[in-house]
Amino acid sequence: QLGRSLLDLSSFLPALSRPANHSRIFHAVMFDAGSTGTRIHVYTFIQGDSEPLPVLDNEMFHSVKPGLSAYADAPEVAGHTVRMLLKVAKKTVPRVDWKRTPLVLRATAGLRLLPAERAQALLDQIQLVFDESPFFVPDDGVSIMNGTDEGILAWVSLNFLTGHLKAQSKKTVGILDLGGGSTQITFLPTVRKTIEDAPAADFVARLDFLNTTFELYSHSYLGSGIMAARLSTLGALTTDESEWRVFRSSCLPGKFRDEWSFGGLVYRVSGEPGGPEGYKPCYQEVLKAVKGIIHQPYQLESGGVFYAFSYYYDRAVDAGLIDGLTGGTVQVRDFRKRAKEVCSDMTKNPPASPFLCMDLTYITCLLKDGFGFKDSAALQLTKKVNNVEASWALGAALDRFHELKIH
Ligand SMILES: O=c1ccn([C@@H]2O[C@H](COP(=O)(O)OP(=O)(O)O)[C@@H](O)[C@H]2O)c(=O)[nH]1
Repeated sequence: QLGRSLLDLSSFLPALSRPANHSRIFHAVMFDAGSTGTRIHVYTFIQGDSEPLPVLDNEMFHSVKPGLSAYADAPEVAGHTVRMLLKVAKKTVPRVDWKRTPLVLRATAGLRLLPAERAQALLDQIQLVFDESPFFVPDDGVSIMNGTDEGILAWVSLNFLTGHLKAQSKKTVGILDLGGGSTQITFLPTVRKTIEDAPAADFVARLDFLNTTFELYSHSYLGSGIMAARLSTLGALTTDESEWRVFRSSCLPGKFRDEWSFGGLVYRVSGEPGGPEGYKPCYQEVLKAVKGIIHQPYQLESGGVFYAFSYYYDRAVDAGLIDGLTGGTVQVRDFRKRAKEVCSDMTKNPPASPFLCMDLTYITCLLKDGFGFKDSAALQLTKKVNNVEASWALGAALDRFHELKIH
């Protein structure tokens, strides 16, 4: 399987992009249409003759907010967003290579949460923009990715970037991805019971890659991303009263009152004036978004560490737990301690974002009561590895050339 796809690839690449040593340079353009933003990744790979995996030479990355679902009523604006981002690809990929450089867009939770016909209208618009571009658009170029693939491909990305996919490497790392609409956990269990105890559907996936089959514990929770969790905490997830109601929470500063939008809808939100405020009542509120929803793996062990990125990273930066450029290791108890501090005197000491108490409390609750991490569990908070974004997008680009089989 692997041998064949490499063969296909070499006949597909032009003589022009073959330097004297016969290593081949190729590119892949991957769009991540997330619930809170759209991002373009332009990867440049170098494929050696004797190595099964290419070397990632460079990534160009650009992102815009909000996500495409904010334009559900105006799909042409979504198309325009993608057209603007495509300029990055044109600048990065040499003109002679445009025709053979694949252009792919995968949408995640934002579009999964929209009614099917509204999501399709957005995808149709993007397909038009892709079709008029000078790049190579594969048949399945524009689609909504399923949650399992999202988790597995992020696992492939992080293990590729940290050098754990090499044949001699016995260890792998687990991943924790917290998006706006969904959250993913994926790791290679070392104890058989973790696989046996997992719920029957959608928690175990097999990945065939480089002559190995990895049996992974992996799940994507739709509606448990940080923004969707704000909605559940506020009681605004399943209501049709969102137009006029004010949604209150003890996780927000008592006197705070504002409008907040997610997925194209606007919500009026406020604290509990004169009511309870702070970590304890807030924890009880966010628990509603976790209890009975998140499955605890039998053993949270991947033989290595867990890499946590996306909103885990952003909120750890906002909370001052890590440096915004370098990231670092944080224990679950650090999130809890900071959540308590931020929530304790929001009125006297307003946090930079009114939602910081809610978000940090949710992250603490998700890690502890949700996945069952111990207080002392250490997470490797990461935005980039060797200057490359920690995201499923790289795994999805590798998938195009190596036909990883996920089943
Ligand atoms: O290449 C990327 C892709 C995403 N993100 C972060 O991941 C989160 C976005 O999640 P998204 O909106 O994609 O949510 P989803 O739709 O997956 O639930 C935000 O913190 C982004 O800053 C990032 O840092 N780099």
